[in-house]
Amino acid sequence: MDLKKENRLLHARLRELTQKAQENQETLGRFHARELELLGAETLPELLSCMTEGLKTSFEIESLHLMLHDPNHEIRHLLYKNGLDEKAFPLLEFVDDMVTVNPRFQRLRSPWLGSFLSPEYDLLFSDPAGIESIAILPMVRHNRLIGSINLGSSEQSRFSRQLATDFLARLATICSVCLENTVNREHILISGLTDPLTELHNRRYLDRRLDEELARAGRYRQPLSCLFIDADHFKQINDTYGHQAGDIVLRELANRIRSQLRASDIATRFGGEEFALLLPQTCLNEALMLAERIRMEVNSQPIPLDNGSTLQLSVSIGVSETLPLSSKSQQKADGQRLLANADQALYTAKANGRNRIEYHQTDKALPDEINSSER
Ligand SMILES: Nc1nc2c(ncn2[C@@H]2O[C@H](COP(=O)(O)OP(=O)(O)OP(=O)(O)O)[C@@H](O)[C@H]2O)c(=O)[nH]1
Repeated sequence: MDLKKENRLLHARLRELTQKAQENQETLGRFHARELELLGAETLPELLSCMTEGLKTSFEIESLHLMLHDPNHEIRHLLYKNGLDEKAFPLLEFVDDMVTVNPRFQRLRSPWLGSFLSPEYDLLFSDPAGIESIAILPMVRHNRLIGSINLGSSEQSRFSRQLATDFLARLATICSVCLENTVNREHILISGLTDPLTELHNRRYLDRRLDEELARAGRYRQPLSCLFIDADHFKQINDTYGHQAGDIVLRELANRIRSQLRASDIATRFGGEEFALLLPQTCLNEALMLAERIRMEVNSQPIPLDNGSTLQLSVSIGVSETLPLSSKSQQKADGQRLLANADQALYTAKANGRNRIEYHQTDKALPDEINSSER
């Protein structure tokens, strides 16, 4: 081969290598940005979306299926608390037992790359059609498999046994640590905003949501209503049946309240035997109807106690409504007034004989159906 031709070939090879190096650099940059996004995710939904759609985009791949080992439905519950369910993440599947999905998971602790074999690997993807090669990235924490990121490509050569896997192992480790941290963080957050006895939200949560809901109601010019619910003669229940029986009654009361609510309603234990509800997009009349349903639900069936006896409980309810202005400076005062008015109405309900509903708004008469049924 003459020198000129050899030179041309060498130049072409050099161009090819430079281009490849440039592509690799770009890929690394893309993944570096994605890793920062994973590490910066502040909520579980944010993280899951980054681990599914985000990674699928970074890999420029046809199939990605994230499997999370969730035998006690812990992660699913955290998602529900965020107002979402698994349907919000089509690329995510919660699995009660990884080994039944594929026996390989029994020992798999580092990435596995190779050809896609059907039906052996079918369950690793929601739609395995057209997949030729796969990479299975096990997610491991404390030597326990907590999930798996399954990548599927239509190219036979995309994932082969010869490829180095350290970069994929690193990515899976980052995902695992981020998932563990986010789950722990959400648990702490929820426990700080949840009442442990009734599992309703607590007063701190109400304060936080009140600001948000007032801002939303102001922006969209929608009414926001509030219910204060208080168990009648609760001290007597404690005195007669004991504090533990009192706790059972409070839990049952919370369940009966919860059973009447819409997903968007916010139920909190305000303190002691008092509960406060925030009802977005709900006018006074609708709030009164809900109050009546709750009053009836509590009073219609006696509550069974541990010792086999039952007791009849009733509640008094105060209702208020606000049509907040969008001005931010007004919002704090609107919120305080909304709560104070419901509290005042509750006081009136107690004074008027208990097991009844009163509302704040002096120029309106109670609708006929409220407090009219048998008590
Ligand atoms: N078992 C139990 N009792 C609680 C809890 N928190 C508050 N209480 C009790 O709830 C009772 C509230 O009593 P009061 O405020 O006098 O009101 P009441 O007896 O319900 O009377 P009215 O509200 O006027 O109908 C008190 O005896 C508190 O000790 C709790 O978490 N568990």
